[in-house]
Amino acid sequence: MIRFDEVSVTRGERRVLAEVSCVLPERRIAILGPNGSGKSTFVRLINGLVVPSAGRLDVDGLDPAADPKAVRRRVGFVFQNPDNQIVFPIVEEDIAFGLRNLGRSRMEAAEASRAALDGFGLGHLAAQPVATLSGGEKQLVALLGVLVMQPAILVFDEPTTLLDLRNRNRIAAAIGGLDQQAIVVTHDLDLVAGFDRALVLDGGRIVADDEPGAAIAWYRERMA
Ligand SMILES: Nc1ncnc2c1ncn2[C@@H]1O[C@H](COP(=O)(O)OP(=O)(O)OP(=O)(O)O)[C@@H](O)[C@H]1O
Repeated sequence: MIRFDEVSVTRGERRVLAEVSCVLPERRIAILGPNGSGKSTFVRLINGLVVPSAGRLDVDGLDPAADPKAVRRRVGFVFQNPDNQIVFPIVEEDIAFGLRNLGRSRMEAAEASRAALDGFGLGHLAAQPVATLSGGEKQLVALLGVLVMQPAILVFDEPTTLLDLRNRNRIAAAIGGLDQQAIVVTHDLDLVAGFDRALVLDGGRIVADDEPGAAIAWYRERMA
């Protein structure tokens, strides 16, 4: 379970997040809000990429600020920009990399990597150099690299921004079918319609917290 306890993040004079408190037990949670409202900062706190200036977080009993390594084994983070995530030059090697790090044999990691690609109908990309992928293909490869590791919690920062409709629908189905908890930052309001809960951030504060239908209606009206 994820708990924020009066968490603030300050950058220079600016309060990027202001005394945010919440408990997040639901399986599918959307983080919505206008550009610059603090959504990425909020989710980066969950795996220790951002450290609170004040307040405290608890992620399954761990403090991400104190123990980021342990937290990152539990929390898989899919970045907005896949270039931040892909490290190996060939697609299947990149997807296998995380599993090798977890101690899987080369063969196991290669098999799981192939299976993940095949599962998304992307087997034909296995041997392709990452540098030659389209933006959307890269986003999918980055996503698969995290999914194969089966972390306990998954955080997605705008997972569908580069994707065409077919791949966006694949990602939506993949998120919907996950056994794990998923926290999803997005501007794609349709993506989160079936979620359990949606938080709306504005100016570094949670300004709405409801089931997605109500939160989205509130957000649409507020942003009109
Ligand atoms: N290191 C920093 N120094 C100064 N300002 C920062 C820093 N990091 C973030 N900010 C500011 O904090 C605010 C929140 O940023 P954040 O990336 O969390 O927003 P966001 O809601 O994810 O936005 P978007 O929808 O545009 O991705 C932004 O106005 C950003 O400029």
